[in-house]
Amino acid sequence: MAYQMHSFETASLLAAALADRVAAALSAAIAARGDATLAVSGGSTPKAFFEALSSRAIDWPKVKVTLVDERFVPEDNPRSNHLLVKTHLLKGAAAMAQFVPLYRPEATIEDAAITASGIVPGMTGPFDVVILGMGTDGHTASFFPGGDHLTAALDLTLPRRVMTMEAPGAGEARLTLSFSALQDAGLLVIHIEGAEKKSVLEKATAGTDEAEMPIRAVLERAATTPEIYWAP
Ligand SMILES: O=C(O)[C@H](O)[C@@H](O)[C@H](O)[C@H](O)COP(=O)(O)O
Repeated sequence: MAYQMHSFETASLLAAALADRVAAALSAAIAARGDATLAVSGGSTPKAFFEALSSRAIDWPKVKVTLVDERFVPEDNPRSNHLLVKTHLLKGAAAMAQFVPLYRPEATIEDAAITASGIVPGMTGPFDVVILGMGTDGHTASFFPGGDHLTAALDLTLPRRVMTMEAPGAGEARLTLSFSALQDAGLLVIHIEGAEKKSVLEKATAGTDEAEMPIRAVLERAATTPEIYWAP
């Protein structure tokens, strides 16, 4: 398992350092290409990081932001990751970023996945920055143990795409970017906090079964060496 570990004394120190790191990566992409792409995860962990990043001096109108995954609910639903990002990241200067949601009110979630695959950034080439979280079951993105499309999601012979996922631990049906769309990001971060998740990470690094702990695919097979940002 190859990864780079960054440990911080507090969550707020981590948030500031990760915001600086991501801001530098996005600004470098803008300087090189004229634009930048960022995919972020939802859940509860990233809030302080989002708040810190929202205040960084980046040429935000040139940044395309999307989600690593989304619960299949409208953006006014409290479970929506779009709502989370709109509340904590897309404000202040960052409100000028170009946000592309995964959820759309199509007839079926499969239709929504097809539509999203045609318009979200990162479908024709690597993201500049991907921020992943991890659940205590070892899932990341919506790559959940027992997921109905988990094998395909982790299959690097399949194209970059948005796909559907249903799993016992996922709650709502999910839309998720495929591993092929995430694993070659310029900067690939796993952001986790707390003692429990550190021990989950240690369990993940002690084994190889990706179906049991899908985070192992990122730790073992990503083209980009993942950088783990952890605070107690
Ligand atoms: O939609 C989601 O829930 C996320 O994208 C998911 O993959 C998240 O990163 C982990 O579940 C960790 O969530 P917490 O930060 O809430 O522990």
